[in-house]
This record gives sequence, structure tokens and C-alpha cells, in this order.
Amino acid sequence: MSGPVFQEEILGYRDKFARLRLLDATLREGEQTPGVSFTIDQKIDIAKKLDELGVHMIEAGHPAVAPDVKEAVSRIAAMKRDGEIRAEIVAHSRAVKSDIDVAADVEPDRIAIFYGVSDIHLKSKHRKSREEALQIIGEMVEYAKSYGVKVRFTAEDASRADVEYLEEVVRTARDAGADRVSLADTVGVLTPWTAKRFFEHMVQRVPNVEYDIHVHNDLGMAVATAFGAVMGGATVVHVTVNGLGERVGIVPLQTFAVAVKVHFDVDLVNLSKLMEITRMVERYSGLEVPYNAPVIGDYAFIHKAGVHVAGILADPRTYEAFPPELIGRSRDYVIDKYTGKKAVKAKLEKLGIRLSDDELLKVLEEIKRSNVKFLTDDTLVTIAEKVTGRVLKPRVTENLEAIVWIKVDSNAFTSSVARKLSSIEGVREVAEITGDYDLLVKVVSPDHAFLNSVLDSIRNVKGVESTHTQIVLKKIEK
Ligand SMILES: CC(=O)SCCNC(=O)CCNC(=O)[C@H](O)C(C)(C)COP(=O)(O)OP(=O)(O)OC[C@H]1O[C@@H](n2cnc3c(N)ncnc32)[C@H](O)[C@@H]1OP(=O)(O)O
Ligand SMILES: O=C(O)CCC(=O)C(=O)O
Ligand SMILES: [Mg+2]
Repeated sequence: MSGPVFQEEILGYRDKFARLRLLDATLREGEQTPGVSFTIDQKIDIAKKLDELGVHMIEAGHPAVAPDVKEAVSRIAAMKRDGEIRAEIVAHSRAVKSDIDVAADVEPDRIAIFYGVSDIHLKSKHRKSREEALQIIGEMVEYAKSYGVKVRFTAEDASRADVEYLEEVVRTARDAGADRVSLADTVGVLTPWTAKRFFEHMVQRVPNVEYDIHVHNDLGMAVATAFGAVMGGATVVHVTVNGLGERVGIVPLQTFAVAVKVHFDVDLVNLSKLMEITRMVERYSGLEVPYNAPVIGDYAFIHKAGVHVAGILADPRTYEAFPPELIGRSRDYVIDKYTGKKAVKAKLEKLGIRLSDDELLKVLEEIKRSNVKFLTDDTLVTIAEKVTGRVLKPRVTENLEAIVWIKVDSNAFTSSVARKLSSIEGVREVAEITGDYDLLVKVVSPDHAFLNSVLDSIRNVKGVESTHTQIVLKKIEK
């Protein structure tokens, strides 16, 4: 037995997860993230990539918001009609005729009409009674249906609505022609248990309509709540790439898809393409994924404590919930004062250096005294040489030197990029500079092949927007 305890408690729900579909709302909810504004071309790139991944629905935007939003939804909907995209294209709309007209104009597959149904929303925002709201919802769903499109009704703030009233709302929307209803946990106050109960209740009380869960991550519960909702009967989960969205966003596509794979062995999307879309949306949104984000964060597979690294070296399952290869990533470990002998031994052996146990202990002592935060391979070898008094690694013949000028993405932290660059083997110096470029890197290499691999590594560092390389021909030593 090596899986999670009591796993049988959820395995009975596997069929529900196997039938589940994802709606990606990066282009609508994701663009509601502060500071995010995609260009039309970027939206088209994202839509294509989402389609390649295999998401079932793309919520492409709210066409009444602005001319460029309308144009983007219109072009994505046209790509769907031309067979370039398979996913269903959804246009968002308030429950007002003018919004619905603009949404219908772009010819989406579906119009999603939202209306706040909690007393808080009805009273303060809409200034409508419950009865007036039912009337508006029925009329607007019918109005959208008259355009011949599929209609989803979104009960905004459903998780804080009066449940009996919500039943009436959903019946009204269903009877007016909505085949799907999104029950939105707009401020993220459901839990996995209440979400399961909520969806079970609604499926039982108002059948003959399919339910979506849209859940915000205000209390860090979004992925777990979405699990509960699916167990209770939701058949579509709303996600965004990198978890973008209002405030702290909604369910991150990547985490949710991997969690479903890990627990149910169900591939909701092509997992091997997840990192491509992660990087694309980081670039286009200007928002870097936090280093500690589950699944996609930089440190998701970086181990540190000696006990952990020793475990990982023996069997990666000791400290990994799932193998990084599942999403095309790899594992690594950090050398610093938390390191143990096994980690140092493995790192040095990777560099072709074998030391006696006694020597390894001395290297370790030196590392623990140094208090360096990220010990590079070069420094490790230098320490090993100092401790043993031997030349352990043939010194690179420093006959090829290059200067690399680097522009850093406007939203990346220059010093964080500099730190990453300085740990690349072959990189000798990194300087933050003023002027047209942000960083200046000195690379020393024995040959062109190695230089090329160093340049590739530099270009692959997150935050490096562009590079300009010059080879040093001649130096005047003073
Ligand atoms: C939880 C969610 O994320 S739902 C999605 C929210 N999406 C958006 O807000 C898209 C971006 N919004 C916008 O570009 C603008 O707010 C627009 C174009 C929608 C409306 O702009 P304006 O007409 O200037 O209205 P404004 O934003 O000041 O206020 C919202 C108005 O819409 C009304 N409204 C809000 N939600 C709805 C709804 N679901 N159905 C009908 N009317 C609504 C409000 O009551 C308010 O009306 P009021 O002026 O009579 O009080
Ligand atoms: O349309 C939806 O399903 C959700 C609307 C929304 O963004 C929300 O309620 O947070
Ligand atoms: Mg939302």
C-alpha cells in the first residue's frame, strides 16, 4: 500500500471525474486580474493552446466590455466556425438586452448570462426584489435563446443565496431555455464538504439541467471545493491558466488537472502541454507564477533538507506526490547548510568527482560554515578542492569568452533573473546595468558547443526576454 490512506472514500467518484469537462476562463475571468490586459493576438494564441490542451469550453470574453474584447471573442468564435478550434466558445453577458445583443453579434456557441442572486447582491447591487430578479432572469435567458445559441445561466454569489430561492432561480433559468447553470462561489466561501452537499442538493431539487462550478480562491480552497462540487454532481469546472482572476483568482487549470490525474488517473487535458501554456500566460499576463505555486511553481520539485534529498535519491516517491515527468518537468536539489552527506556525494558524483567518506564530511562541514543560500556546482568543486588539496575538476580552458546582453521581461524581477543566471555553469559574472539592456553576463567556455548550451540555458531562464551575444576576440590584460 503506497497510495493515500482511505483513498477508497473517493475512488467511487472516479466516473464523475472521467466524465468531467473543463471550461477555461483565462480570457474572461483571467483578464479581470489587476494589471492584466491581453492583446487580441495573445488571446488567439491562448485560445489555440487551450484547444491543443483539450479543454472543452473556452469562455472567450464579455463582448460588451470594450471594442477589443468584442473583436477577440468574434475572431475566436470565427475560428471555431472555421474548424480551427474544437472547444465550445462562450461569451459572457450581464442580464441586459444590450449586452446580449453584442454577445450574439459575435456568434459564439453559447451566451453565459450572469445575475447576482444572494440577498446581498439583490439588495445592494441590483436594487431588485427576489421576484423582480426572477422575472429578469427568465426574460433575459429567453431573449438570448431567441438568437438560437446555447445559454448558460450563472447564479452569481450562489453560495451565499437562500437555497430555496436559488432553486426557484435555477428552475426559472432552466425553463426559459438554459441547459447549463453555473453555481458561482463568487467569494470562495464554500468548503469541499459544503460544495458536495450543495451540488447534491441542487441536482436532486432541480434536475434536467447540467451544473458548472465557478469557485474563487479567496480562502485557498478553490481546488478542493471544486473536487467537492464534482463529487456532488457538477459536470463542468471553471479554471484559468495560472489561477488568474479577480482578486486572488479561481481554480488553476494546471493544479486541478494534475490533482485529478493523481487521484483518479483521469487525463482531463494533455498534461504534457501544461508548462507551455503556463509560460505563455506568464509572458502575456506579465504575472510570474509564485515560486511555491503547486505543480507549476519553480520550487515544486526542488528539494532541500538533507533527509529529504537522501530520501529522494533512494526513491523519489518519499517526498513527491507525483513525478515531475508527468508534466515534462524534472527534479533537483539545493546545496546549503541544510544539506546532508548523501546529497553532496550525489552532486559531486554527477560532476564526476568521487571523495572518501572522510573528505565528504569535511566538505559538508565547510558548506555548513559558509551559510551560502544557493551553492553552485562551481563553488562546490572549489570547496572540495580546498578540503582535499587536490585538483578535482580539469579547469575549463578559458579560450572562448562571450558577453551576453540581456533584456528582462518588464514584469520579471531583474535581481531574481540575475540570481538564476549566476547559477548556470559557464556563467562567470552577472551585472545589473542601466541603458537598453538590464543585465550583462560574462560566459567562459572551452568550445563553441559548450557556449551554445550555456546560451540556451540563459535563454531558458524565466524572465529573460531577449539576448544579444558578442564573442570576445582579443583582450588587453592590465
Ligand atoms: C463575478 C464576476 O466576475 S461577473 C463578471 C463581471 N464582469 C464585468 O464587470 C465586465 C467588465 N465591466 C465593464 O466593462 C462595465 O462594468 C460594464 C460595461 C459591464 C457596465 O458598465 P456601466 O454601464 O458603466 O456600469 P457600471 O460598471 O458602473 O455598473 C454596473 C451596472 O451594471 C448592473 N449590473 C451588474 N451586474 C448585472 C447583471 N448581472 N445583470 C444586469 N445588470 C447588472 C449594475 O447594477 C450597475 O447598474 P446601475 O448603473 O444601474 O447601478
Ligand atoms: O459566469 C460564471 O460562471 C461566474 C461569474 C463569476 O466570475 C463569479 O461569480 O465569480
Ligand atoms: Mg469569477
